[in-house]
Amino acid sequence: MTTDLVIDVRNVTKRFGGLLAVNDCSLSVRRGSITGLIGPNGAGKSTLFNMVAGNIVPDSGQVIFDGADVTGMKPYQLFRIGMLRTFQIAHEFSQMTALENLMMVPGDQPGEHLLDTWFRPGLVKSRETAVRKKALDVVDFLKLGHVRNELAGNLSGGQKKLLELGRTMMVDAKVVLLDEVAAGVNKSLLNDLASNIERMNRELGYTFFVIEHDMDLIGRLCDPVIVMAQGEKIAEGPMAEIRANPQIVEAYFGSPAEVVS
Ligand SMILES: Nc1ncnc2c1ncn2[C@@H]1O[C@H](COP(=O)(O)OP(=O)(O)OP(=O)(O)O)[C@@H](O)[C@H]1O
Repeated sequence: MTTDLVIDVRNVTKRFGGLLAVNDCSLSVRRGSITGLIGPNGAGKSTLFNMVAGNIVPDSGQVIFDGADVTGMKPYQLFRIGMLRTFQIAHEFSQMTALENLMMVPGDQPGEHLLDTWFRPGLVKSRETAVRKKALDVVDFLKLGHVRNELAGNLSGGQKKLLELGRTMMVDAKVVLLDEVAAGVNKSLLNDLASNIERMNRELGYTFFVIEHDMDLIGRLCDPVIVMAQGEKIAEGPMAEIRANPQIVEAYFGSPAEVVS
Protein backbone atom coordinates (compact mmCIF):
# COMPACT_ATOMS: atom_id res chain seq x y z
CA MET A 1 0.00 0.00 0.00
CA THR A 2 1.34 3.47 -0.75
CA THR A 3 0.23 6.49 1.14
CA ASP A 4 1.09 10.15 0.98
CA LEU A 5 2.29 9.99 4.58
CA VAL A 6 5.52 8.10 5.16
CA ILE A 7 5.31 8.62 8.91
CA ASP A 8 2.04 9.10 10.72
CA VAL A 9 2.31 9.45 14.48
CA ARG A 10 -1.08 9.04 16.11
CA ASN A 11 -1.78 10.22 19.64
CA VAL A 12 1.46 9.00 21.18
CA THR A 13 2.12 9.49 24.86
CA LYS A 14 5.30 8.78 26.83
CA ARG A 15 5.84 9.24 30.55
CA PHE A 16 9.08 8.94 32.45
CA GLY A 17 7.90 8.26 35.99
CA GLY A 18 5.67 11.21 36.82
CA LEU A 19 6.93 13.32 33.94
CA LEU A 20 4.78 13.58 30.83
CA ALA A 21 7.43 13.91 28.09
CA VAL A 22 5.10 13.49 25.10
CA ASN A 23 1.41 14.09 25.54
CA ASP A 24 -1.12 12.65 23.10
CA CYS A 25 0.92 14.00 20.20
CA SER A 26 0.02 13.49 16.55
CA LEU A 27 2.13 14.55 13.58
CA SER A 28 3.08 13.29 10.17
CA VAL A 29 5.78 13.39 7.52
CA ARG A 30 4.66 13.69 3.92
CA ARG A 31 6.40 11.62 1.26
CA GLY A 32 8.98 13.71 -0.59
CA SER A 33 9.18 16.40 2.11
CA ILE A 34 11.97 17.54 4.37
CA THR A 35 10.02 17.92 7.58
CA GLY A 36 11.66 19.65 10.54
CA LEU A 37 10.94 19.19 14.24
CA ILE A 38 11.85 22.07 16.53
CA GLY A 39 10.99 23.34 19.98
CA PRO A 40 12.58 24.51 23.20
CA ASN A 41 14.69 22.27 25.45
CA GLY A 42 12.62 19.60 27.09
CA ALA A 43 9.76 19.96 24.58
CA GLY A 44 9.75 16.23 23.91
CA LYS A 45 11.37 16.27 20.46
CA SER A 46 13.95 13.56 21.15
CA THR A 47 11.42 11.38 22.91
CA LEU A 48 9.04 11.72 19.96
CA PHE A 49 11.87 11.02 17.50
CA ASN A 50 12.98 8.02 19.52
CA MET A 51 9.46 6.62 19.44
CA VAL A 52 9.38 6.97 15.64
CA ALA A 53 12.82 5.38 15.30
CA GLY A 54 11.97 2.44 17.56
CA ASN A 55 14.32 3.38 20.40
CA ILE A 56 11.47 4.09 22.81
CA VAL A 57 8.11 2.32 22.92
CA PRO A 58 5.17 4.70 23.46
CA ASP A 59 2.92 4.14 26.46
CA SER A 60 -0.02 4.63 24.13
CA GLY A 61 -0.70 5.69 20.56
CA GLN A 62 0.64 4.39 17.29
CA VAL A 63 3.46 4.97 14.86
CA ILE A 64 2.40 4.22 11.30
CA PHE A 65 5.19 3.83 8.75
CA ASP A 66 4.27 3.72 5.08
CA GLY A 67 0.78 2.60 5.97
CA ALA A 68 1.77 -0.15 8.44
CA ASP A 69 1.64 -0.06 12.22
CA VAL A 70 5.26 -0.30 13.41
CA THR A 71 4.69 0.68 17.04
CA GLY A 72 7.19 -1.15 19.22
CA MET A 73 9.36 -2.36 16.35
CA LYS A 74 13.11 -2.26 16.94
CA PRO A 75 15.44 0.10 15.01
CA TYR A 76 17.08 -2.78 13.09
CA GLN A 77 13.64 -4.02 11.99
CA LEU A 78 12.72 -0.51 10.86
CA PHE A 79 16.03 -0.25 8.99
CA ARG A 80 15.10 -3.35 6.99
CA ILE A 81 11.83 -1.81 5.89
CA GLY A 82 13.38 1.51 4.92
CA MET A 83 13.49 3.79 7.96
CA LEU A 84 17.06 4.95 8.42
CA ARG A 85 18.35 7.08 11.25
CA THR A 86 21.62 8.91 11.00
CA PHE A 87 24.02 11.45 12.47
CA GLN A 88 23.51 10.83 16.15
CA ILE A 89 26.93 9.22 16.15
CA ALA A 90 29.37 8.81 13.29
CA HIS A 91 29.80 5.09 12.91
CA GLU A 92 32.23 4.57 10.10
CA PHE A 93 34.57 1.59 10.16
CA SER A 94 37.85 3.45 10.41
CA GLN A 95 40.05 0.63 9.09
CA MET A 96 38.00 0.23 5.91
CA THR A 97 38.02 2.55 2.92
CA ALA A 98 35.22 4.99 2.24
CA LEU A 99 34.00 2.78 -0.59
CA GLU A 100 34.10 -0.37 1.55
CA ASN A 101 32.15 1.42 4.25
CA LEU A 102 29.37 2.03 1.77
CA MET A 103 29.53 -1.52 0.44
CA MET A 104 28.99 -2.85 3.97
CA VAL A 105 25.56 -1.24 4.31
CA PRO A 106 23.21 -3.41 2.24
CA GLY A 107 23.85 -6.43 4.47
CA ASP A 108 22.74 -10.02 3.97
CA GLN A 109 24.79 -10.32 0.79
CA PRO A 110 25.33 -13.80 -0.62
CA GLY A 111 29.10 -13.53 0.02
CA GLU A 112 28.38 -13.33 3.73
CA HIS A 113 27.21 -16.94 3.69
CA LEU A 114 30.06 -19.43 3.53
CA LEU A 115 28.14 -22.00 1.54
CA ASP A 116 27.30 -19.41 -1.12
CA THR A 117 30.96 -18.55 -1.62
CA TRP A 118 31.68 -22.28 -2.21
CA PHE A 119 28.68 -23.32 -4.24
CA ARG A 120 27.36 -20.12 -5.81
CA PRO A 121 30.43 -18.02 -6.56
CA GLY A 122 28.78 -16.47 -9.64
CA LEU A 123 25.91 -15.12 -7.55
CA VAL A 124 28.32 -13.73 -4.96
CA LYS A 125 30.40 -12.04 -7.65
CA SER A 126 27.48 -10.44 -9.50
CA ARG A 127 25.92 -9.15 -6.27
CA GLU A 128 29.25 -7.72 -5.18
CA THR A 129 29.68 -6.02 -8.54
CA ALA A 130 26.21 -4.44 -8.25
CA VAL A 131 26.89 -3.22 -4.71
CA ARG A 132 30.26 -1.82 -5.78
CA LYS A 133 28.66 0.02 -8.68
CA LYS A 134 26.05 1.48 -6.38
CA ALA A 135 28.76 2.59 -3.92
CA LEU A 136 30.67 4.25 -6.76
CA ASP A 137 27.50 6.08 -7.83
CA VAL A 138 27.02 7.27 -4.25
CA VAL A 139 30.59 8.61 -3.88
CA ASP A 140 30.18 10.38 -7.22
CA PHE A 141 26.87 11.91 -6.18
CA LEU A 142 28.38 13.18 -2.92
CA LYS A 143 31.60 14.26 -4.66
CA LEU A 144 33.69 11.95 -2.51
CA GLY A 145 35.29 10.18 -5.47
CA HIS A 146 38.76 11.51 -4.69
CA VAL A 147 38.77 9.89 -1.22
CA ARG A 148 36.95 6.68 -2.05
CA ASN A 149 40.02 4.51 -1.42
CA GLU A 150 41.08 6.40 1.68
CA LEU A 151 40.64 4.70 5.06
CA ALA A 152 37.49 6.14 6.61
CA GLY A 153 39.40 6.86 9.80
CA ASN A 154 41.58 9.32 7.87
CA LEU A 155 38.67 11.32 6.44
CA SER A 156 37.91 14.80 7.75
CA GLY A 157 34.96 15.28 10.07
CA GLY A 158 32.92 16.66 7.19
CA GLN A 159 33.78 13.83 4.85
CA LYS A 160 32.73 11.36 7.57
CA LYS A 161 29.38 13.12 7.80
CA LEU A 162 28.95 12.90 4.04
CA LEU A 163 29.87 9.23 4.19
CA GLU A 164 27.21 8.78 6.84
CA LEU A 165 24.69 10.40 4.50
CA GLY A 166 25.97 8.14 1.72
CA ARG A 167 25.25 5.06 3.82
CA THR A 168 21.55 5.91 3.66
CA MET A 169 21.76 5.88 -0.14
CA MET A 170 22.98 2.29 -0.27
CA VAL A 171 19.61 0.86 0.63
CA ASP A 172 16.10 1.79 -0.39
CA ALA A 173 15.27 4.35 2.26
CA LYS A 174 11.65 5.40 2.48
CA VAL A 175 12.58 8.02 5.04
CA VAL A 176 15.84 9.24 6.53
CA LEU A 177 15.73 10.51 10.09
CA LEU A 178 18.40 13.17 10.55
CA ASP A 179 19.44 13.71 14.11
CA GLU A 180 21.23 16.98 14.90
CA VAL A 181 23.09 17.17 11.59
CA ALA A 182 24.65 20.49 12.49
CA ALA A 183 26.14 19.43 15.82
CA GLY A 184 29.89 20.04 15.78
CA VAL A 185 30.00 20.93 12.08
CA ASN A 186 31.55 24.19 10.87
CA LYS A 187 29.59 26.55 8.61
CA SER A 188 31.16 25.74 5.24
CA LEU A 189 30.90 22.05 5.83
CA LEU A 190 27.35 22.40 6.96
CA ASN A 191 26.59 24.18 3.72
CA ASP A 192 28.02 21.23 1.81
CA LEU A 193 26.02 18.77 3.86
CA ALA A 194 22.83 20.80 3.47
CA SER A 195 23.31 21.02 -0.32
CA ASN A 196 23.60 17.26 -0.52
CA ILE A 197 20.48 16.76 1.57
CA GLU A 198 18.65 19.15 -0.76
CA ARG A 199 19.95 17.36 -3.85
CA MET A 200 18.95 13.96 -2.43
CA ASN A 201 15.49 15.36 -1.82
CA ARG A 202 15.02 17.20 -5.13
CA GLU A 203 16.91 15.00 -7.54
CA LEU A 204 16.38 11.58 -5.98
CA GLY A 205 13.11 12.05 -4.12
CA TYR A 206 14.36 11.26 -0.61
CA THR A 207 12.08 12.07 2.32
CA PHE A 208 13.73 13.46 5.47
CA PHE A 209 12.53 13.96 9.03
CA VAL A 210 14.91 16.33 10.76
CA ILE A 211 15.44 17.13 14.43
CA GLU A 212 17.73 20.10 14.75
CA HIS A 213 18.61 23.05 16.97
CA ASP A 214 20.17 25.12 14.18
CA MET A 215 17.30 27.37 13.08
CA ASP A 216 19.11 28.59 9.98
CA LEU A 217 19.52 25.03 8.78
CA ILE A 218 15.90 24.21 9.55
CA GLY A 219 14.82 27.37 7.72
CA ARG A 220 16.91 26.47 4.69
CA LEU A 221 15.95 22.82 4.42
CA CYS A 222 12.58 22.18 5.95
CA ASP A 223 9.01 22.62 4.85
CA PRO A 224 6.96 22.05 6.84
CA VAL A 225 8.42 22.78 10.24
CA ILE A 226 6.64 21.24 13.21
CA VAL A 227 6.93 22.99 16.57
CA MET A 228 6.64 21.05 19.81
CA ALA A 229 6.34 22.43 23.32
CA GLN A 230 5.56 20.66 26.56
CA GLY A 231 5.09 17.34 24.85
CA GLU A 232 2.61 18.58 22.29
CA LYS A 233 2.62 19.81 18.71
CA ILE A 234 1.77 23.49 18.84
CA ALA A 235 2.29 24.59 15.25
CA GLU A 236 3.14 23.42 11.76
CA GLY A 237 3.96 25.34 8.61
CA PRO A 238 6.70 26.91 6.54
CA MET A 239 9.54 28.37 8.64
CA ALA A 240 8.66 31.91 7.51
CA GLU A 241 5.22 31.47 9.05
CA ILE A 242 6.62 30.00 12.26
CA ARG A 243 9.13 32.83 12.59
CA ALA A 244 6.39 35.38 11.97
CA ASN A 245 4.11 34.05 14.67
CA PRO A 246 4.83 36.28 17.67
CA GLN A 247 3.06 33.97 20.11
CA ILE A 248 5.24 31.03 19.18
CA VAL A 249 8.38 33.13 19.17
CA GLU A 250 7.61 34.75 22.51
CA ALA A 251 6.21 31.78 24.31
CA TYR A 252 8.53 29.05 23.14
CA PHE A 253 11.79 30.57 22.01
CA GLY A 254 12.40 33.21 24.63
CA SER A 255 13.35 36.25 22.59
CA PRO A 256 12.45 36.83 18.93
CA ALA A 257 16.14 37.37 18.17
CA GLU A 258 16.92 33.72 18.83
CA VAL A 259 14.68 32.58 16.04
CA VAL A 260 15.12 35.39 13.59
CA SER A 261 18.94 35.32 13.80
N1 LIG B 1 15.10 8.68 29.78
C1 LIG B 1 14.49 9.67 30.42
N2 LIG B 1 14.19 9.55 31.73
C2 LIG B 1 13.57 10.54 32.38
N3 LIG B 1 13.19 11.70 31.81
C3 LIG B 1 13.46 11.88 30.52
C4 LIG B 1 14.13 10.87 29.76
N4 LIG B 1 14.25 11.33 28.48
C5 LIG B 1 13.70 12.56 28.46
N5 LIG B 1 13.22 12.89 29.69
C6 LIG B 1 12.53 14.13 30.03
O1 LIG B 1 11.44 14.25 29.12
C7 LIG B 1 11.28 15.63 28.75
C8 LIG B 1 11.39 15.73 27.24
O2 LIG B 1 12.76 15.46 26.89
P1 LIG B 1 13.28 15.39 25.40
O3 LIG B 1 14.72 15.03 25.47
O4 LIG B 1 12.38 14.54 24.61
O5 LIG B 1 13.11 16.91 24.95
P2 LIG B 1 13.80 17.66 23.74
O6 LIG B 1 12.76 18.53 23.16
O7 LIG B 1 14.45 16.70 22.84
O8 LIG B 1 14.89 18.54 24.48
P3 LIG B 1 16.34 18.98 23.99
O9 LIG B 1 16.12 19.97 22.90
O10 LIG B 1 16.90 19.62 25.21
O11 LIG B 1 17.07 17.76 23.54
C9 LIG B 1 12.35 16.41 29.49
O12 LIG B 1 11.75 16.94 30.66
C10 LIG B 1 13.38 15.37 29.84
O13 LIG B 1 14.07 15.71 31.01
